[in-house]
Amino acid sequence: MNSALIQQMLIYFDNVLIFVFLTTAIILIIAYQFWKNRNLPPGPWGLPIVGYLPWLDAKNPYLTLTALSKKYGKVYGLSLGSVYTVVLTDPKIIKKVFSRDSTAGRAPLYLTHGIMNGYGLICSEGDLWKEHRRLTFNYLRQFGATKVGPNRKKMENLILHHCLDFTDHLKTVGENTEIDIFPPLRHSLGSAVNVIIFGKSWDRDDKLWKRLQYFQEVAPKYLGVAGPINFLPFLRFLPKYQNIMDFILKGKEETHIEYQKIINEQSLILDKLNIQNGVTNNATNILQGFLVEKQNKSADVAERLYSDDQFYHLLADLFGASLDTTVTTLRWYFMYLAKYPTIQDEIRKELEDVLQGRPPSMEDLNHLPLTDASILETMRIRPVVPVGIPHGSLEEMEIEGYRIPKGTMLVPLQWALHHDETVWKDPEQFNPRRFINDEGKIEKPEHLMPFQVGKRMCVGNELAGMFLFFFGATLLQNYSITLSDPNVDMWGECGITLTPQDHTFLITPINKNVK
Ligand code: HEM
Repeated sequence: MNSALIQQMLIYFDNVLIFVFLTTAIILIIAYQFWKNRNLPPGPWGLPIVGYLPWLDAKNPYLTLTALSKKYGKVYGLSLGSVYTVVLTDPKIIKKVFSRDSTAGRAPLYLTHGIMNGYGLICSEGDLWKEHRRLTFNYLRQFGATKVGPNRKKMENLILHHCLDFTDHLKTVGENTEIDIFPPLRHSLGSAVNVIIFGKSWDRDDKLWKRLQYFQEVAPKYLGVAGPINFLPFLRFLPKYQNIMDFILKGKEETHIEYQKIINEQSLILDKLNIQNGVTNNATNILQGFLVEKQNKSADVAERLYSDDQFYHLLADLFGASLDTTVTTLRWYFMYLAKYPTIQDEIRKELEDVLQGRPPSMEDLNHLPLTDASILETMRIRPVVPVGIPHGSLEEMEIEGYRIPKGTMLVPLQWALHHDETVWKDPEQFNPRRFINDEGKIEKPEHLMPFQVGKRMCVGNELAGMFLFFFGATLLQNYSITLSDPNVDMWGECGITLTPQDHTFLITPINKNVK
């Protein structure tokens, strides 16, 4: 054989080898994809790397996800960037799934695992989460945020004190003029939150308090804009996102420095109380509760579960989770009452008939079905977290016969539940009476899930109920409210939370003295 022929044969052989190699690789990749996707829930296809993200309405993702649920059913899956996501829109399935230990994780997002590093309460998992959930739950109960219990009256009085601060302030600035009630509402409700968490509150014009409120208002919006980083973490290196990340990380650092100063103050106060009373559990706020619990732990547990980082993140989570959600819900509440003046008058009449001018108490709520129902209706029609707060699967599992891989983001889609036409007639109509049955009692369909359900259900739901009722009732007892612009947008802006667009009210005093 001449050498040219041999060379030709070798080239041919090489090409065959390359062809066989490539074909095998492609077959293996396809087989792997089939194996990886075996028995997953139905759902739309996406592009490599970005998945379904390009088709998600960036401003109203909950609308796209709700539309998809109509096509693919109550359990469907899709890829959002690198995160495989399963969306749930049936209350029974959500209850069943969220009652498992294996779904008590958080979704593998850059926000929870990257920015927050799994610290705090909202983003933590495992032992750290269990310990701080227990701590928070117990201290909230101990301080009176509970249906029954010896300290409930104390908590009611604390909140009422700040409600009166709110209406008193409106007297000085708002009567018969147009007013944005967001800042005074946030100050008064926030002051009650501060006392419960930090053991102190600040004057309206205090620089630090203004700064904390600023971060609280802006951070969720920034985190909303930075949303794609959650699914495509490499985006954080692009200049557009770098600025946002800088803002978030610097804000976090600045807040933690301030928290440390408050911790030092409260630590001295706690020491004094302990010496005075000769006992070691005198905690009067959550921050002190952390210090007491830490003292009572062995050195290795304290090091593992009670680090400074955990302390700062826990305080930030509690502050953010309580203030943002409740103030936003109340803002929607007042907007809807102003949009539906007849309902507003009927609620006020109910309050006048039952309370006869005295301040409300939680026991009254049983006799105030329309008031109670109007708060539920607000949380239904404009849930603060319309997409829901996602969980993460900690192991491979099965949901309704489908295989759910470990590390899946599980979304309880609140918007779909709260706007399901088969359950709620005219879901975009504000109609509190849908929650009142023929006997005049409150009846909540299982589709209503503003606090979600199961192992990670909102730990502050009792406290939230108190804030909403007291601030709502006190305002209505004192003022009638009208929107300055009756055509104001009622869809809001969706960052981490769904917040109303800027708006102002004309508030008119009710000519009755609250005793
Ligand atoms: C209208 C007011 C509120 C709404 C609608 C709301 C809603 C929610 C929702 C949907 C979750 C996610 C639950 C889950 O992951 O399954 C949550 C978690 C949480 N909420 Fe609330 N919340 C409100 C008020 C509060 C208040 C007043 C506090 C104060 C302590 C609070 C503290 C928390 C915390 C710490 C978590 C994380 C729980 C965990 O991961 O174990 N929330 N909330």
